[in-house]
Amino acid sequence: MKIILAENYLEMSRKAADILCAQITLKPSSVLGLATGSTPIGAYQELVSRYQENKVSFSRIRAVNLDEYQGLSPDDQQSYAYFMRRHLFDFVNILPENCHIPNPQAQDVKEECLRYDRLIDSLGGIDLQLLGLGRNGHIGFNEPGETFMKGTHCVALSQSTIEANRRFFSDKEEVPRQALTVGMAPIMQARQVLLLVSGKDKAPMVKEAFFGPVTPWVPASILQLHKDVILLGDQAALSEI
Ligand SMILES: N[C@@H]1[C@@H](O)[C@H](O)[C@@H](COP(=O)(O)O)O[C@@H]1O
Repeated sequence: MKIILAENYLEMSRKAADILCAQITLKPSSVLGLATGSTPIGAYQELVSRYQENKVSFSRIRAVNLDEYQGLSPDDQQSYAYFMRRHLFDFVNILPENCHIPNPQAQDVKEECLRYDRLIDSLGGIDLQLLGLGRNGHIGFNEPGETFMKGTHCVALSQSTIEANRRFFSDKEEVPRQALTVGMAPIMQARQVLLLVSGKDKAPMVKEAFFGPVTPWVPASILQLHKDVILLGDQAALSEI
């Protein structure tokens, strides 16, 4: 694992954009695994600026998002589909048909999960997977549990995740209780993983996930077994390691 220390959120976001842009330059048709949450927003802003300055093009990029809340339509302002449009896709030249996200409105959820796994396979897997870190150690929406889940699945969100994500909703009751998420297989098979962490409240989990035992009770700990992981964080988030 490579650890990159950034002074603050802005520097972390710039360094993340550097890594993403280097990947796109190396392979303009890269498959990027993309994440939501507040942590990557700065990196997406940087990517938009660099696109506007003609420093990077997304014309051949394929984007595969990690997860989506169950039951929300893509036009719902709380959906991750909407988040990706608002923070990145609407402002760069990525083709809409190259932006993928699990469909939480599919009639047959099992079939949708299989479709998403087949889709990632058909794209040749993920070149660079961007990740955030949940306060309980989740990645995507792979919540703590007895086993690591391999494929895309429907997950019941834990109480701590519902609490953590309620800040994005006007009422706690509005936070969806379920989500569709990719499993660990495409993340572990990604050629490179870039995990971003910012803020003091992530510091204990960074320590547990990367320096504690590998256990499904701390889903991100599986990344200790990945051959090419970059942990990029600001000083506060990396303060306990
Ligand atoms: N499903 C997302 C995760 O992909 C994200 O990493 C996590 C952390 O979010 P934040 O970056 O806002 O702390 O939140 C959500 O639950």
